Amino acid sequence: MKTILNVKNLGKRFEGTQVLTDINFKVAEGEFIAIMGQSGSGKSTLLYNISGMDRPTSGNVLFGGKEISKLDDKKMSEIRLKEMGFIFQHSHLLKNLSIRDNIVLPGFKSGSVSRDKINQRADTLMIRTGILSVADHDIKKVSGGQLQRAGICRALINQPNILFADEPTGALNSSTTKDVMNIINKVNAEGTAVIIVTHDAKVAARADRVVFLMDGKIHDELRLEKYDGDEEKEFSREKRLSGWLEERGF
Ligand SMILES: Nc1ncnc2c1ncn2[C@@H]1O[C@H](COP(=O)(O)OP(=O)(O)OP(=O)(O)O)[C@@H](O)[C@H]1O
Repeated sequence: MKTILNVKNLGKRFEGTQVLTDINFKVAEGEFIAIMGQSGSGKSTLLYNISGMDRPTSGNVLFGGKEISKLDDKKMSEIRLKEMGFIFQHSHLLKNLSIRDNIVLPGFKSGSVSRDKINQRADTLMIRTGILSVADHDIKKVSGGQLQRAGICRALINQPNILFADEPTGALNSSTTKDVMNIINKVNAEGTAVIIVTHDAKVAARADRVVFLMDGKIHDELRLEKYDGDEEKEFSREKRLSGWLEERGF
């Protein structure tokens, strides 16, 4: 499998504090990785530094074989807009815009395809995530789960090869978490690589690989089979992951 992201000897220092040290890992095309670890271990910092939202103080990040950690802000924003998708704990949709307008906006900004095509994509994404009925609603008038689904549609509007997610289910109840994870697993099954930061073992158990951070270093990782939606297997992979996490004091 081709490598989409190659992180080499990455380090991050904030003023006097070394937060990440000597991080090395590769992500294959279409792979799904979960990053776990204690609070403060550096998970979000790692996500930001491998996705061009922040810059590492040492090391390299190759995206599709291209070094991105030293690009200027303009070039990096363009790559983020056109080739990467982002989801956060809160969807950060723009106020005073409808759900649909929020979703199409990065598509229009990118300018890679026609507005008609972007509108069609938005419809398809909203149908798939079950939010077409609220497409024209103001973002203040929909539920948290609907907002998060809209955030996912927005992240996918430019058909990225990779989706970065920082605690995407952190503000959702367990049934909405399951719905959102089903959507993310489907997107992944269609070939989009996913890197997710989460505290939730049930969420991480949906990944192919769980990377455990400790004190800003990769401690080790657990490989799981590709998730296939089988409920019995899901239960056993959750148990396996929980035992593994417990051994690491999580
Ligand atoms: N902008 C910043 N300036 C200074 N220190 C920072 C900054 N961002 C993060 N840190 C520090 O880096 C360390 C790792 O933070 P980070 O948010 O990456 O951890 P985390 O594992 O994602 O934690 P949590 O699970 O609580 O979200 C923490 O000690 C934090 O205080």
